[in-house]
Amino acid sequence: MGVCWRWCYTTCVCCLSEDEKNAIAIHNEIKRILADQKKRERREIKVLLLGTGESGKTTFIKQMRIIHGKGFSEDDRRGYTKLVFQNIFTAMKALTAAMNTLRIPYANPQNEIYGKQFQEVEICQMAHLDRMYVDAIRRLWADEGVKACYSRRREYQLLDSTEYYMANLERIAAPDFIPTAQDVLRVRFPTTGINDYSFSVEKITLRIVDVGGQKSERRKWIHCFENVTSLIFLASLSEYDQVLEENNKEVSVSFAPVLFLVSFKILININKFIILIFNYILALTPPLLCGLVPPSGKRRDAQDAMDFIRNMYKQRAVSAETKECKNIYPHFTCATDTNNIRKVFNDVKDTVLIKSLQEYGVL
Ligand SMILES: Nc1nc2c(ncn2[C@@H]2O[C@H](COP(=O)(O)OP(=O)(O)OP(=O)(O)O)[C@@H](O)[C@H]2O)c(=O)[nH]1
Ligand SMILES: [Mg+2]
Repeated sequence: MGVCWRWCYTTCVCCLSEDEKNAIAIHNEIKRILADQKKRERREIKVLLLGTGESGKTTFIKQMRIIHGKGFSEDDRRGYTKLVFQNIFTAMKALTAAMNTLRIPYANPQNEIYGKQFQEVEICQMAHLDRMYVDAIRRLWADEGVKACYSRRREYQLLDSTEYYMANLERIAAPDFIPTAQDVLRVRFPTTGINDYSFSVEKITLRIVDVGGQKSERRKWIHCFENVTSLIFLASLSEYDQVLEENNKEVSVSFAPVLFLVSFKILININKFIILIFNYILALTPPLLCGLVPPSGKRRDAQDAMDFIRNMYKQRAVSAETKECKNIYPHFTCATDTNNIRKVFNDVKDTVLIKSLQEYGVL
């Protein structure tokens, strides 16, 4: 009887009222949407991006948007204009403040007045780059004292893109300035909260979740692990001897990757595929090599340093019970270089992402 009623209810619509017919139509439509969603979810990989502040997580997402997504339209790029200006003011403020704290005299004493000008600037109120400031920046950047201060930038906090902005100052100061894709990649704006970006690669939807890496933001990481198939952990190679600022307090770290190792150790206990990205590969310069590579009698080069760093992290990834190495896949990148990220991401996709889909029974 029940079966007969059910058959009649879903197929023999002629004897139903208008309301009942509508209810059935809605019911069927919801069923179809849910089935579609389920199909899509089965082909979706959720990748969580982790790493300390300024390690390059948001830059990586921007690259995914350029390489696999809709990119940045002229309107999108125009939206970054104010941030580019504010980054330049932030850099000049930090640089001129460091002139005072490090007690470096200006080669041209007149430039001290320009330095003071930047000290008084309220960054968040700067929406334009007036000619007056452009002249001041040009004079300051040419000052030998400021150059000496810039070369000591590891002793204070300075935006990584400072030199890039200075090299492009005339273009940026032009009245018809519209940021290029590279300008967008160079912008520094710390992430707060949890953001995600989805895109399709070979019929698979990748949802990459970007979180803030500053200390106050790191406590939010725990809320993001649900349904995560892979982790991308970014570590910055440029911070090996950087003085870090956390919660407005300076923390002197003689070798910052140690800091990453601590959080890394917590992460590897979570049984996921971990893609380990060592960013700022161009920071692999002689001082880093001297600090990192133990004396071995042979010439230290970037390859030595990469092997050393890779092993250091891998050693921490060995399971205490099985002595086996967890699923760690290391890569070296320059996140602002689109071609480099395209290549690295292809490797990541071909190995880890496909593997995790197989493991989860999706492929
Ligand atoms: N030169 C250089 N700059 C980089 C590289 N990767 C990132 N940057 C720059 O470093 C700055 C910080 O990068 P973000 O991507 O915002 O860092 P994040 O990890 O998202 O930082 P939080 O949001 O605070 O956690 C930006 O100005 C980037 O342009 C790199 O490999 N080389
Ligand atoms: Mg970010």
